[in-house]
Amino acid sequence: MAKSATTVRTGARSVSTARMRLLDMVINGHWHCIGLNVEGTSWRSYFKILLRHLIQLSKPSDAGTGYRVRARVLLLSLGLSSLMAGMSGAYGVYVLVNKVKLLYRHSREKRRGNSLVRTRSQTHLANGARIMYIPEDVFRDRKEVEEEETSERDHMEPRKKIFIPRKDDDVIEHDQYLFKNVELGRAKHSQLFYSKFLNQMSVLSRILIPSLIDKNCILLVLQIFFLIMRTWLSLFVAKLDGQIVKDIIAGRGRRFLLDLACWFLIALPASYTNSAIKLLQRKLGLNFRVYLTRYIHDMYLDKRLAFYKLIFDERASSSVVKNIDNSISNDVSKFCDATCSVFANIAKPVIDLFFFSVYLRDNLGTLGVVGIFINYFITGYLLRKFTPPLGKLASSRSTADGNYYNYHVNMINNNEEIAFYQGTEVEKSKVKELYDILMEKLLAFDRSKFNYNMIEDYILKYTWSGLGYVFASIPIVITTLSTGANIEDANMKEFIVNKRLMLSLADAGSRLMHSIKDISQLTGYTNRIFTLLCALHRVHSKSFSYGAIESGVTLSAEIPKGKDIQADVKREIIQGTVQRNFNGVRFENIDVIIPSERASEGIKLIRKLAFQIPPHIEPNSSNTNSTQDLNKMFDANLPFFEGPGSSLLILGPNSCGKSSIQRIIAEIWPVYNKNGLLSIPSEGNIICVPQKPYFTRGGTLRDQIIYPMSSDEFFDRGFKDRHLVQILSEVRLEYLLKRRKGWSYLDAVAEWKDVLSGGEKQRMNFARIMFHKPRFIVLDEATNAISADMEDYLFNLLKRYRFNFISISQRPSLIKYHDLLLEITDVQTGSWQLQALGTAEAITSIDHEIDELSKKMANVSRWELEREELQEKLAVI
Ligand SMILES: Nc1ncnc2c1ncn2[C@@H]1O[C@H](COP(=O)(O)OP(=O)(O)OP(=O)(O)O)[C@@H](O)[C@H]1O
Repeated sequence: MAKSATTVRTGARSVSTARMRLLDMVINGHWHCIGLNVEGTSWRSYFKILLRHLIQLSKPSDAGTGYRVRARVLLLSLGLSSLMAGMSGAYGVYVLVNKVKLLYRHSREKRRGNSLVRTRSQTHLANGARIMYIPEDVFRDRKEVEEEETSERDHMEPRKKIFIPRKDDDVIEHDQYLFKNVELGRAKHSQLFYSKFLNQMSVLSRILIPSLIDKNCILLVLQIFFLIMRTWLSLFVAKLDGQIVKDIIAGRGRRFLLDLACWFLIALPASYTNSAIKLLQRKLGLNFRVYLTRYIHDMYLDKRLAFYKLIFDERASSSVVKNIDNSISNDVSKFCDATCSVFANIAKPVIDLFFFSVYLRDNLGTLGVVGIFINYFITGYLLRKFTPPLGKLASSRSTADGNYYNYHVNMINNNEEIAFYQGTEVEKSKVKELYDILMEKLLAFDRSKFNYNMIEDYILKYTWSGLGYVFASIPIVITTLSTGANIEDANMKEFIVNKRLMLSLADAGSRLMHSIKDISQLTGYTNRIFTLLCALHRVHSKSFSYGAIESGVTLSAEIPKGKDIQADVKREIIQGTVQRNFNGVRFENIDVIIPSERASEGIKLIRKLAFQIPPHIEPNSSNTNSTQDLNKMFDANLPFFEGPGSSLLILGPNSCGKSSIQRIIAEIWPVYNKNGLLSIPSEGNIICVPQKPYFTRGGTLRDQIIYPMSSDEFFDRGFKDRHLVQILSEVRLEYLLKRRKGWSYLDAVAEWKDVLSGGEKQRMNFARIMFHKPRFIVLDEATNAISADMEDYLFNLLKRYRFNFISISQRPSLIKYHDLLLEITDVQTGSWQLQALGTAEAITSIDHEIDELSKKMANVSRWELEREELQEKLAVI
């Protein structure tokens, strides 16, 4: 018992002794490191006293250099550490609040019993902006997501909210002229120093950094701040380095330990700064990409249909426009990354050069610094001379990459057709050829860099460090020679500091030289993005001329000084008139012309076309509001629309221009001739069904039926799946739902283009019509894959619901479903004939056709005889 009590006492004594020692060490450490006596100071006042003392010490006049450096290092580390701690704390609180909010919402929904909630992908705001919701768990693979897709899981899944600002049409209209000016090189004559790259970059920078208070501008300023900080820290590190070596040489153990502690402390903000620079560069690159891609999407995907019209642009054959998918995805990302890295690669060394040379000037003298810069200029000149045309090479590599990728996409899209034709060999040789070209370009790129890399390495790595030693030793040699004394430890410190700074300076210089190569590469990407944006601006413009070239003046041509090109080029090319919101479809004197560079002088398919449906339009009934009346919608006994409904059949041989009439109605082809007048209904009142059925990729069956409506809108507007089921049974496609899980088949995702048969695809088009119920429909060969009885049923369906429809076909058998017939009679002259069916003329025309067929039938017995003779001859052989 007594023994154990003694042990406890001894233990307590040894703990208190250890505490005393530790306290002593802390107090001594403060005294030796920064000359502060903290004996008897309470914890509460400790930080105040320490801070005041450090600030006092870091002022230039109040302390010795050793104390000053340490005080500054400590202050900086303290500042940055508290900044980091504050930021991490704030982030922690933010995450916690979000988690609590999510849990609260979830439990509230559970209490209400809403276990199945349909999640929306986006919300449209009244001002045109959108909010998108993206699952944050995007990194899980698809299968995993599908497995976990229970309603509860869906509900709990964190979603990121992304705000997409409203498209600003004014900015796009304004930018159009900026792009045009730079493309035509108009600044050439007004600028003293003209650089195509800088001009292109200055226009593009308006998209990347739209204003001074934009977040990208703030990120850029932050990046510059951290870059300066990094350089400043490097200076500290260089000085500490020298100090430590001096301590070692002089054998001062305690000072050495103190300086080493400072070294570890400074490492904290230094590593934070380096990571922050990298993060900011990456973030800035991604933000640039977001801005640029949104800008492109705003023009590429809007009501002016630039994505279609691009095929008519004067630069349609350029690799940038031809592989626009590759340009929008790959080139944009490469351009943004290259821009950010070039900026960092230039800004970093420039800041380093500035700071280090100011410091070195004190140590090496002006002559030394001038020597270093002369060395830089000579190196820069040499490297520039040996730089291969990397911009051009990068651009051609990108083209080859796009071609190879696109060919694969094309093969995937047409795999069934290729399989039927057994076209594997041809496809393989084509893919191989494109792959070889790509490899050749990649090799050419690397080969061209070989010589350059060799010269660069020799100069930057070896010559520069050699010269560094020479310059770093100059002050020591001069001092030793002038004083005759050699103070080893002081010289060593000076040499180490100078050497470190010289090496950092050399590193900065070499990075600056490396960036010559990066700039050259960036020019290639900038040129590609600029070409893409110019093409988009041209096509998106209201006055897009469909690639027309006016009397020998091309856009790329050199413009003579002082000449007003606007006056030269600007003569109205598309002179026809379009009247919208018309209660019908009407062509008046329209020449159907294939858009080309010859504009109205191009190939005329049909001349002075004129027709109208319905044949009689009330003069004051132009304002049509046909959109859906939900009460009538699914009552099979009620027609959708008032009035009888009218129909027109456009008949004619292949390639006479029937589909082109539809293109003019859809306004994707222009009306060139001045007296041509096109009158069409408002947007929601007409649907054009193309010859080739279209199905969205990766969509549900519901998405296919309601196209071009989105499923978000479908549910927002209160439509129900039972409406779709009713529509499917109207077009005799209800059996699809019986294949799997009944109605939930509407949620099934598949490649519908491959899953549905030809006839099913065409019936799906009719389902779309029944869903959208437009007042007017244009059908291009919409029933040529459907059996005769089903065709009869579908046309009668259209008639029962009193749609007005225009059908384009080559089969006279459709005449019976139409009231009017427009026949393209002569392909050569583009002449046509319009007649009301059921009239004497129409009957005569049908009689003519019957006569023709009867004449052919008369020959049948003769052809049969000939066939028998041939078979007999074959049997003998
Ligand atoms: N984008 C285009 N560029 C050049 N020529 C085109 C373009 N689109 C169509 N054409 C040409 O216009 C002509 C008429 O084409 P259109 O598609 O109108 O014919 P169609 O009468 O509908 O023929 P079919 O009955 O075979 O469908 C064709 O000779 C076609 O090659």
